[in-house]
Amino acid sequence: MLVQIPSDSRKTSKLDSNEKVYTYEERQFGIWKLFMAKEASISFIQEAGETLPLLTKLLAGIHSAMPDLFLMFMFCQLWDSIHHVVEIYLSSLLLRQIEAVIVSRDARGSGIIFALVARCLFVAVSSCVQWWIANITPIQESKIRTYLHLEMMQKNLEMDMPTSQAAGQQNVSASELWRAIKHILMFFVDVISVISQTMLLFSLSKDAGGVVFAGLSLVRPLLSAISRQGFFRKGFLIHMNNEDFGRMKSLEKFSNGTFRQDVISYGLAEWILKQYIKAFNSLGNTPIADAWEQMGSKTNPVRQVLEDTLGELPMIYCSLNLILDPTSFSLASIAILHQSASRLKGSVTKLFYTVTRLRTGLSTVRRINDSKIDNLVKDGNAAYSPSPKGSMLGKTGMEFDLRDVCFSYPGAEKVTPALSNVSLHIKPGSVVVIVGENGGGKSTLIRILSRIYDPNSGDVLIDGRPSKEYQISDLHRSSAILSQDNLIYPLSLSENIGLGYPDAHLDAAMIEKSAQEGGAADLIGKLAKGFDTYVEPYINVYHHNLPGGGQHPLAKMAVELRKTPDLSGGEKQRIVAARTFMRFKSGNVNFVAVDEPSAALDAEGEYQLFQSLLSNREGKTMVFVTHRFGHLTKVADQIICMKEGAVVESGNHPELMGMDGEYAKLYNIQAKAFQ
Ligand SMILES: Nc1ncnc2c1ncn2[C@@H]1O[C@H](COP(=O)(O)OP(=O)(O)OP(=O)(O)O)[C@@H](O)[C@H]1O
Repeated sequence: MLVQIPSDSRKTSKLDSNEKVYTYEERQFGIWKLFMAKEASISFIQEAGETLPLLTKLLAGIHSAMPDLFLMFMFCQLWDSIHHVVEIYLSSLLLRQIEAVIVSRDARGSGIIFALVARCLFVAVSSCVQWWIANITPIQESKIRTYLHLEMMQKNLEMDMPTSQAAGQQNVSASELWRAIKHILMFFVDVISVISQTMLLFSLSKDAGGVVFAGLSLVRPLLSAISRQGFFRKGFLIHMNNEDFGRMKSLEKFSNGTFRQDVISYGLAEWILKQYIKAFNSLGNTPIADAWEQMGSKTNPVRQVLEDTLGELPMIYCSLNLILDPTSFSLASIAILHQSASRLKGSVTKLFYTVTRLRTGLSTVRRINDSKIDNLVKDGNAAYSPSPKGSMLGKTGMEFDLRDVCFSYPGAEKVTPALSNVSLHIKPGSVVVIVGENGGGKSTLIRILSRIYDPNSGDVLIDGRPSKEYQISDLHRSSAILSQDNLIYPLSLSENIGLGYPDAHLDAAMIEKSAQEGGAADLIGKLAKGFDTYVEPYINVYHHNLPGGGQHPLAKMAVELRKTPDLSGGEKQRIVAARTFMRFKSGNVNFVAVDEPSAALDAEGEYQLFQSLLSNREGKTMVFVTHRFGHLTKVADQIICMKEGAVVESGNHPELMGMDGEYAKLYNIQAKAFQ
């Protein structure tokens, strides 16, 4: 079936004017639907040309970082490509000497010893080199992979929020890149291997009965490889479109721990199994094997028979020649040619298989974001200091002026903006509470104030100056954000708290004090390793086939090794809060954004957290986002009520209650709950 689709209709109008029409073909393989582009996306030559500079730069980088290792790595690749040829050559040498002895029935003066020694020596050397390669390869691989990880991490860590969310900005991962490099090199290894084996086959067949034999040996592998290649040159999309299989996969999820409580309390087990069997029966005989596997197995039977028959051509040629002229081939030549031809056949097939991998590798390398990351939030030149002299004395907190600010998230699906025409003034040193319905834009406003994002239009002024003019690092150093989005880092608790103020992350006394202020001291005290506890450590433990079920000491050890401290949501939130108090200790913070950090906290924990934050308010502007605003509204200098991305009301508590609008409605709903 051939379908015509217009190119992306969301492209700019300029592109719309000369809109290109793409065509694609649909095919079904079992549960997989394949859409194959009719037009080739990019030619191999063009792709290789575009990739070469990037690949050269990448390999040059690896070479300059670890020259010895790189040379060894390249030697290993070269060895891999030629050692088979030498092996075949020495085997043929020995075979000829053996045949000469058999024919003449005289071993004197023959080169059989020389050929035998040469072959044995090579086997011994080859074995040593293979042993060395097997030992050196894990070291080479891990060093090169780590180098690539470091390179990619550096790029990814530089990226700001909107840039990382924008389509096409994500860099290739180090693992993808390593796989791509291996596939590209593997292709060259295979090319060298095929060229050297072909040359050997032609040279051997010259003495033994003509190059026709060598040529015929290549017919089958070339034909079968070429006939399977076309598919991968085109762009394609594959997706699973079988509803029954999809339902089976969804039902399978109930058997892991995630839904255990619901499965037990709602008694779902029987229903899940019945539904699974129903979906399985409905799936019938539809194959579920891997899409690639199914595509590979669906070759044309006529073509298959033709290819297999062509594979016999060299032997047909040999036999006919022998019938016509019994001296045209000796037994040894037939054995030598047969051995080298079948080796070559394998190598050619492998080479064409690696072409597919090569193309995947090339397109991965082409995706490398080689240029310096061009962040969407642009850095300014002006230094920002909490107070004119950089000291906290006389510090008053950040002042904000927002004028007609509009903002939509990069790549957001919603057509309505997250913020529309927001204008407001936040006085330095004030306590501001932002309230409003879900999705009203409260968190987004916090992100704009703290310059995680820049607005699409409108102005944000900080201390009377456009925020874009300041150096971003200065602004971020002067801000502390405590939100539900803050995560526990996969590091020790001490580092989790200490990194609020990286310069002092080893200051145990400061970390302990921050833990107390954040309400985390008690829970840390109860952990066996205290501040050295890793909450979300990287654990990788395997065990296999141990006798005695779970009673084997190694099985018990595996259980111990997999143990992680189980902290509740509220306990994690306290650690994150402690990190914020640590940040205060840098003395640089004059803007604090608190975005619903209390949802996971109990009532007392929430009250204490707000009290601790407010007791640190001196010299800081504090903006709170909360749905439970009972205690805060009393101390708030300003309350901002948001709805659908706009500020609908602003003022203090009595003023807003007097308006009897959105804020009064929200407040009364909460008050009623306590009546
Ligand atoms: N990272 C994001 N990417 C795309 N859209 C987002 C993102 N974060 C929020 N939005 C959208 O922006 C709008 C405002 O969301 P925001 O989180 O600011 O609301 P909120 O008032 O804080 O909501 P809540 O009270 O539920 O936390 C919503 O429509 C939301 O779907």
